[in-house]
Amino acid sequence: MSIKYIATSKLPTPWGVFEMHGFEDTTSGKEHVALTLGQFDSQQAVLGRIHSECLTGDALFSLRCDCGFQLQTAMQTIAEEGQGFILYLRQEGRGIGLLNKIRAYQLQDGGANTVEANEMLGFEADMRKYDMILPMLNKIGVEHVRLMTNNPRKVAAMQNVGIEVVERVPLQVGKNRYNEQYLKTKSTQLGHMMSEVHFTDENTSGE
Ligand SMILES: Nc1nc2c(ncn2[C@@H]2O[C@H](COP(=O)(O)OP(=O)(O)OP(=O)(O)O)[C@@H](O)[C@H]2O)c(=O)[nH]1
Ligand SMILES: [Zn+2]
Repeated sequence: MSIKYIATSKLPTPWGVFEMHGFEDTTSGKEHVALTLGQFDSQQAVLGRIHSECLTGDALFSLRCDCGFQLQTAMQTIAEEGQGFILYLRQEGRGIGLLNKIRAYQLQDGGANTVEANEMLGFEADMRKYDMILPMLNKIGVEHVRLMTNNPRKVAAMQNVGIEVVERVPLQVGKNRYNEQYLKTKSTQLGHMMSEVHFTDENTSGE
């Protein structure tokens, strides 16, 4: 894996004008993005998120997962703080790709849960790798992080590459009747730290 920085532009959003930094993994050809808002002091812990691509949730309004809600909330929270970053990683479907995720959804429509469906297709439950995060964080000048996630693997991935996670900030949003089972499986089988009590019901139109 080799990460090459390509270019930076502005990204105006409903929550604020972010800077968008493009990176290329020259080995896999994957194109990753870092969004930043504000100026970072490398000694300070910066609020941020590592977000794995979910075309269905992030762009197509799917209620099968919580991804789109988490992305929006993370961007909004960063805008409210006036400072922060998002690494948007092209690891669709926990690393199995879009078409395999649709195959997995087909199996889930037949009763499998999200982990079983991956395994029925011959994949591990979570195939993601996080070795691209260090060169991306180096480029945007982040060394200490307050990480918005419920996923302990992301906290470990940051610490493994020498980035200090000063605080884990829970990000429990977007629960609805279509993703309730998925969220339960993430919590019981993938180790996500989620409490029922703090789960805000972002989308009642799915109810
Ligand atoms: N294989 C598979 N991937 C899924 C399914 N539902 C969502 N995904 C993918 O799961 C990933 C979710 O990534 P993130 O939004 O970074 O969330 P996370 O790793 O669960 O951890 P958080 O930071 O707590 O949100 C994305 O790549 C989605 O495309 C599913 O049923 N099967
Ligand atoms: Zn999703």
